[in-house]
Amino acid sequence: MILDGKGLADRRLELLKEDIRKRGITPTLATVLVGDDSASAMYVRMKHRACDQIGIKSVNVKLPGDVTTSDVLDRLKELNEDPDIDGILVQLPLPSQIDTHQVINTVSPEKDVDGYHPINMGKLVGGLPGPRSCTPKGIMTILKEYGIQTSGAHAVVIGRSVDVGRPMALLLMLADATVTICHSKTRDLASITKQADIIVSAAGKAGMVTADMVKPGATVIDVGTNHVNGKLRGDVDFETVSPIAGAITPVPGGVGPMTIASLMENTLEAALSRCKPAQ
Ligand SMILES: Nc1nc2c(c(=O)[nH]1)N[C@@H](CN(C=O)c1ccc(C(=O)N[C@@H](CCC(=O)O)C(=O)O)cc1)CN2
Repeated sequence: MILDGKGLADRRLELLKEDIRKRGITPTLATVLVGDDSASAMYVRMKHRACDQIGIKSVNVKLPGDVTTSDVLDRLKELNEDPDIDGILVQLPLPSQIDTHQVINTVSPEKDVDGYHPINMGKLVGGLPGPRSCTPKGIMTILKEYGIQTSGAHAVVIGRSVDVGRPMALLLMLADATVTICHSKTRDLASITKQADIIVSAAGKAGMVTADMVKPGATVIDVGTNHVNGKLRGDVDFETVSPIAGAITPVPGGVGPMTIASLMENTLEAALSRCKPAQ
């Protein structure tokens, strides 16, 4: 079974559009793009397009590639204080001279639609409500919508990044999966992935998950967006893995569109919680 993330994302965007229309509100998202990395610029454009499609207002703050950390922090403080902004997203990765931790820590937790702020990560660890990182959230939606059982399943996450691998493992654990996290120092990766009912690959290496690493019938989720010779390739060797997997996400058209749909959901949620009167 092909897990059609694009189709699911389109349906969820339509539902969000209707929800926003009925509520009569206009949530506002600010994106911050530093430098001129072409992939980052494309992702930001895709986010603005999704906003336009469903009735979210978006503003793009574009900063030159040679700005300092303190320039970025100053701009973020202005956005934090701007009452018209509901959500703030800083497109990653940032140029190497910028302290990404300081940047993430400076976005107001209430406006953090990426769920990266330590307070929001802490809520995830504690199983408390809060914004969840968009890619892991989108993957959980795919699993739920396609009826893929997580409870009691052995899920193997390849990759331990703060934005994908770690929150992914926590979300799967909160959904009652038994989770193993593998990474670049893991020995005999294939012997571990072969035991998995669900594999989530966020390793960033084109074609590294091959058929011999997958148990027949397993669900394979490919987070990879590797650009190889001008072509987009996932972490999973789709040709050989898809005949043995029970379910698999394609690249493109799998996890990527669900990342953007989840961002739209988080932006609406941020706007709604800012509308609530203080308790
Ligand atoms: N602040 C953030 N930065 C980054 C995030 C994030 O969630 N927050 N995630 C990634 C990139 N990303 C969103 O920013 C992203 C990647 C891919 C897609 C997507 O829909 N891809 C398409 C293919 C597009 C193409 O032709 O290349 C697909 O997979 O079908 C959306 C969002 C890193 N940075």
